[in-house]
Amino acid sequence: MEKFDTIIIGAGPAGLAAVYDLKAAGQKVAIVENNLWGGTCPNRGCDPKKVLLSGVEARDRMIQLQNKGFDEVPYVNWKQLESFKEQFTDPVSKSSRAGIVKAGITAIDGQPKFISEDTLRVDGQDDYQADKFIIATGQRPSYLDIKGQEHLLSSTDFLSLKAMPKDITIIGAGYIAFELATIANATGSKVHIIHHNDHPLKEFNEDFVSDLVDQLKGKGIDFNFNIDTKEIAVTEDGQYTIKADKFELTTDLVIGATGRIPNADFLDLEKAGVEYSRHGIVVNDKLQSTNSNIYAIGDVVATKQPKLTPVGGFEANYVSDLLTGKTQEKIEFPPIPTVVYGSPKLAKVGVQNGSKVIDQDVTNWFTYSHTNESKARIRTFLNDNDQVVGATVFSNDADSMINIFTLAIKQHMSHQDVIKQIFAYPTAASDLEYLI
Ligand SMILES: Cc1cc2nc3c(=O)[nH]c(=O)nc-3n(C[C@H](O)[C@H](O)[C@H](O)COP(=O)(O)OP(=O)(O)OC[C@H]3O[C@@H](n4cnc5c(N)ncnc54)[C@H](O)[C@@H]3O)c2cc1C
Ligand SMILES: NC(=O)c1ccc[n+]([C@@H]2O[C@H](COP(=O)([O-])OP(=O)(O)OC[C@H]3O[C@@H](n4cnc5c(N)ncnc54)[C@H](O)[C@@H]3O)[C@@H](O)[C@H]2O)c1
Repeated sequence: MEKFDTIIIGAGPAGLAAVYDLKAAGQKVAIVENNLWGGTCPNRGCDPKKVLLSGVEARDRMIQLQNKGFDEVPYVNWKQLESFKEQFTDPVSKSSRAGIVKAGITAIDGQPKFISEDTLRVDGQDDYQADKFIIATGQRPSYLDIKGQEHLLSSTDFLSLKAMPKDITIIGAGYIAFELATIANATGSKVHIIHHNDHPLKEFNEDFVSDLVDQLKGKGIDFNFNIDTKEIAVTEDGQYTIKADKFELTTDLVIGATGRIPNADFLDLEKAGVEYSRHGIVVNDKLQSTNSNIYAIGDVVATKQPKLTPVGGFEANYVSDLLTGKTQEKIEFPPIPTVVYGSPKLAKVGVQNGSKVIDQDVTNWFTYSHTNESKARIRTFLNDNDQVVGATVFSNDADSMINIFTLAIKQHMSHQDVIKQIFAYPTAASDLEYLI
């Protein structure tokens, strides 16, 4: 039986970051993948979504400049945009695996299961032993437990639709629902969002979410709040009727976006003494599971940090440092920015309270008015020393702006620190001195 220093399970952004780090540190490592190499983010998550969003953004810029340089504004041609997306997604798995092999890392395809605390059996036949394991198996879509559940498609299905239906419904109102709704709407589809309560995007400030909802309603997206879906039935002409108390909606396609569940099952973790809950693998502040030789990183971990690609990468670097003796400290996360990639975008970082709150409608500032954005808003939170500790940004370029705030928070910057910097003008960053 082949023996390794460390075996990583799951070749997504987190697992790949860890395996490359450990190999570079001189370890004998292997990585096991049971599906597409590269994982969720480049195959069926962040990257394809962002490629599709590029078409939406181009259209929305034209809408903003309609009769100010543009007459007609076309809908996004889904077929063309989708095939542009495939240029990015199609090569990912093969090239990701090839990179692993080229680096001298053992790449194992198949379904691994622990048969003891230090041995994995892949596809019921090949056994691999290691001193340490890192579980990085991510999450998969969860499906509502309702009658007609089998008619629900997932975000993965949406991102690969060959044709966009005329009428599409998304159940849920988290990141995925807002992002997919924005994309479908730009193709000319009628989009409905159905949500079981009236708190969409619940981690964001309510009034900013309300601004985003208003913008999307203005584009024609239909929001249905406080609707607890009970059933999805197929109609005679092949459509779907979504049923709830005193509510029915018939649509061409239904996407479920009601959260994701950790891939902690299927690994026979109990045979390795690793505990997990419905939130994921239970870890301590060194990302060590209930078996001290088995670590977990990325989306599969049951921690309060947002489940995002850069968070998985950060955890991978940390565990690699731990396993190669570069640190013994517990993990400390820097401020983590999160973005809802709509059009406009909604982003936040840091704490959402402070002794001083600066809340500004920046719609008429040159940065936003020169492209005729319909609404832009920035709220910053300062501590007792006037240092920025948090921000929420709502604008077309909120994703770039939130990274600037992330650095400013990390550097404990106050207004006095900002005015000592020179930023290119006119850019969103050059407004910073009026925001902190
Ligand atoms: C539609 C969508 C959009 C997103 N957009 C963003 C975004 O814009 N920005 C952002 O930061 N994050 C985004 N995310 C989240 C991001 O994709 C994840 O946080 C990230 O991929 C997590 O990395 P990971 O390596 O932990 O897990 P994954 O990327 O899920 O990789 C886990 C890997 O493990 C494999 N695996 C699972 N079970 C097993 C098993 N039993 N044995 C072997 N292998 C297994 C899987 O096949 C997969 O390849 C998005 C997610 C989705 C679904
Ligand atoms: N831009 C990004 O960074 C990005 C984009 C997409 C996904 N992600 C990651 O993927 C995760 C999963 O995304 P998601 O949108 O599926 O999950 P989510 O947790 O963000 O949202 C799920 C939504 O479904 C709702 N919901 C739950 N049960 C419901 C029901 N019965 N009926 C209607 N609504 C119901 C929840 O209240 C919530 O609003 C995110 O939390 C994030 O970690 C990140």
